[in-house]
Amino acid sequence: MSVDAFGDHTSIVVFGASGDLAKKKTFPALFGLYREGQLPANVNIIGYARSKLSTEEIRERIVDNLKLKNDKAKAKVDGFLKLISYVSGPYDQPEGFQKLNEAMNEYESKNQVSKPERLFYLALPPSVFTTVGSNIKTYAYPPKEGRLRIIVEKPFGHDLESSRKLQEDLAPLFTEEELYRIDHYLGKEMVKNLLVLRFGNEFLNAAWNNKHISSIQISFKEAFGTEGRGGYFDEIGIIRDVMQNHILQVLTLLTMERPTSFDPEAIRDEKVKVLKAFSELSKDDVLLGQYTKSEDGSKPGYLDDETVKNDSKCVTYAAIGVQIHNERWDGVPIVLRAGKALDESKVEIRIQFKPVAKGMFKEIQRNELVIRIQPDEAVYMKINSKIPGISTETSLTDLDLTYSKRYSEDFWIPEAYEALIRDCYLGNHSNFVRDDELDVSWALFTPLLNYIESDDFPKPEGYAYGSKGPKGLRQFLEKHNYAFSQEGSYQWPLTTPNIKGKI
Ligand SMILES: NC(=O)C1=CN([C@@H]2O[C@H](COP(=O)(O)OP(=O)(O)OC[C@H]3O[C@@H](n4cnc5c(N)ncnc54)[C@H](OP(=O)(O)O)[C@@H]3O)[C@@H](O)[C@H]2O)C=CC1
Ligand SMILES: O=C1O[C@H](COP(=O)(O)O)[C@@H](O)[C@H](O)[C@H]1O
Repeated sequence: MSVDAFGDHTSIVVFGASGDLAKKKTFPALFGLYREGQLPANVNIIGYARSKLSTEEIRERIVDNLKLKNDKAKAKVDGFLKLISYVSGPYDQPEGFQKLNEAMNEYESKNQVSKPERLFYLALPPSVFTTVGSNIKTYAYPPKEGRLRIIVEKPFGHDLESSRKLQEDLAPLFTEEELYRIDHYLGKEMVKNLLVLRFGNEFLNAAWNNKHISSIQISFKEAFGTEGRGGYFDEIGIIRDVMQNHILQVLTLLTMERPTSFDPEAIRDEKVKVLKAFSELSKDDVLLGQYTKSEDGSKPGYLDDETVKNDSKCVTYAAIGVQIHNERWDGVPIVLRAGKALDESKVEIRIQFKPVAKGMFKEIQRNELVIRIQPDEAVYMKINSKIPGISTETSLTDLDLTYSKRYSEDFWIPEAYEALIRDCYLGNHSNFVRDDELDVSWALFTPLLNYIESDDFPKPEGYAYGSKGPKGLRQFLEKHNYAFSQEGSYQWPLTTPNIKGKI
């Protein structure tokens, strides 16, 4: 794999250090890496924001958000905090960047660093990405013999046009090699496992096509609504929030051809190729919804959020039909679905296989491979097996790899942000979004988004907070070839002799 790790004396600068993402994800991820010995012990971490905070104050904020679950974690806190300092300054003026540069220079000369390596994390609203990028380039870029990497948070644009504009603005500042566009789903353990599951198992590899697979679903469910973030969400909607990025990334990894190696460019080349084979998303192949009060009235509807417009048509639930027109996938219906305020929080992939020939069987159900991304990572395959004992009939059961049952707690499974910051530090681009990938993904979603945001778009169907989603969901899935298992024919987790009323 063509990776090129930063060395022992790297400076990591977190822009937007006073903000929500930095507090909840970036600093805790840096701590997790430090705790596990994955950051060099003497790395230099600097928080940067406009807020006037002392180093002590930023350290206090950080420590309040660290999960100190065990003695190992508690023992590491002080050492971690000592690595952190803070620089306060504006985003659009040189002075703060000059101060920042001096702080890095001082660290580098104290440690006799001959090739300064600097990693910048932009935990900032996109409106200031370019300004900050430009000031980094002018005032805090490492000297000629050094190197820079810069992590940019989503959203990378609002549609195709704005995404291209952002690309155009950043391109003169940083090379594609230097830019790391983060999509944190690519750092999730099970998402990283997809290539191994697919290409490392011949039985799956052989059946991974339209001859054997009858439908694919990727579903993202959250059991909570916008809860005060409505002001932000109202401009975005569920499609931009999680589909154009997280869910599409998962689908791409699931459907791309075999890369020649784990080399980041080999993987990203294949992702782009399959994305180009997607057909235009049709406005007639969608199910869109907006949540209303829960049935018992205890949970608010989307429009009850004071930060959203009274007549907002913002989509909080979407199921979208996707088709891929290549030799492997032509004719396989794919459904991407995502929603807020549903009955549970879960993200999973369901691959349903075609029915086997009946002949010798009176009743036989379909195989289904389920890959649960979260919570509690699992891969299980629904298979038909003889009901144990004197019965000669079949029932649907599972081959089950649930991580919590199979792997001891001693495994450190990094959080997504931990995995991705580590990748960036190591110079591994595989799990970051490339410019052409971004462009194709926006080209795919922009026409549908334009329709949804036009005056012609009817109000999305209501669904109650805490429900499974809009009423038409079952029918929508059936229309896309998904066969629900016969009622009572499948029991989880323990199958009892009365399955299907038989013994
Ligand atoms: N929060 C989350 O869970 C997630 C966030 N993201 C993305 O990460 C980035 C940061 O998100 P988040 O931390 O929530 O954002 P915040 O709104 O908390 O902003 C981060 C910091 O940026 C500064 N800031 C805020 N608004 C502006 C502004 N209009 N102009 C200049 N500076 C501003 C503030 O620092 P100060 O005033 O001190 O300079 C603030 O503390 C965004 O791109 C977001 O989309 C992505 C996934 C999840
Ligand atoms: O990017 C986002 O993702 C989160 C879901 O991330 P997860 O790791 O908790 O599954 C989502 O809640 C948020 O709205 C969105 O902006």
